Amino acid sequence: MGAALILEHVGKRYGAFQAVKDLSFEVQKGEICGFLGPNGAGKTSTIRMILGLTNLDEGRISILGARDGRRVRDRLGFLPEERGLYKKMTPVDAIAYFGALKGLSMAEGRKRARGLLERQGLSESANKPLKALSKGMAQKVQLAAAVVHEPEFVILDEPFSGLDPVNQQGLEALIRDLARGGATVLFSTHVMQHAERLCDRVVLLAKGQKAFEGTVREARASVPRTLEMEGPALDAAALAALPGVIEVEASPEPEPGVRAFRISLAPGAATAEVLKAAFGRGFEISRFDVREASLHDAFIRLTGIEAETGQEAAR
Ligand SMILES: Nc1ncnc2c1ncn2[C@@H]1O[C@H](COP(=O)(O)OP(=O)(O)OP(=O)(O)O)[C@@H](O)[C@H]1O
Repeated sequence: MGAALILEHVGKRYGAFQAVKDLSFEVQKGEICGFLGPNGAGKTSTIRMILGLTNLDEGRISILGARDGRRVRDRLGFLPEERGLYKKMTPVDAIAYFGALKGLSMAEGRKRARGLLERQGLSESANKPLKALSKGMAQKVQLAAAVVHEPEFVILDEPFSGLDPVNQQGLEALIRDLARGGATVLFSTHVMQHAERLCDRVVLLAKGQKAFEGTVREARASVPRTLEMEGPALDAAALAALPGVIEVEASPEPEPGVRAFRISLAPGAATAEVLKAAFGRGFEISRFDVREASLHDAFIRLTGIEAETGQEAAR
């Protein structure tokens, strides 16, 4: 397929402050890539460099074969973190207007706008002034405006912020639609659940530097899986001696006389083998539960920073 975006050793400084440092990663054509990182990690700065809205101080960028987004602007769609559309316009006209800036006729833009609004459940609001729409609705309109010209590459800066869970799901569906239609998508977020559900690959940024690049599965595999085990006479030392166990931590007793432990397994250790060894050694186990690591766990391990899980994303 080939790379739609390549960053090589990119750096950005604001005065003496290095906001992005030696950042290299690639996004392949047709993939959905999550650009993850806590607040202040440097995501927006990087996106602005990709688009050509700000200069880079070091390194090189290639987007759709060009040095920055300004040179291929008609093939790009962009949803900025700061939103805002002209409040007196209707969604249909606002979307068509953005289409016209990218070379569509207003008639074609309006036709596409109606289709996009219908898919987002906004048909009834299509001809009301934007000021009558809720924040979530307006955000969907702005996204439609960013993609009305059917761009090859869509860059979305924190597209889920400010949306309630239902609208977040609608937006996830729209992003999947874009990718199914052949577009490459890069979106930034500090909420792991969206990335976990949507992304082929993720790039994780912390303090301006890349902490991880790979598939969601690879990110999860970088965190030890845990096994929770309960039994009346379980003993931490005996559990720690099982093959594949790297750490044992006592949990609060779930009920009087029952001991509970959280057991971290070495990467690649087979849960079934650990359990077989435990039963083989005669351990009395009343309950066990395998917990696969989530992207959120991987994020914390790789950055040392607590991420949002998604529950609190609807603020
Ligand atoms: N124009 C600027 N002048 C000075 N410092 C800046 C400027 N823009 C960003 N920064 C700083 O650079 C760092 C990275 O900011 P950036 O907005 O790129 O991060 P981010 O990952 O997008 O965070 P957020 O999710 O909070 O938007 C932050 O410490 C920020 O304060």
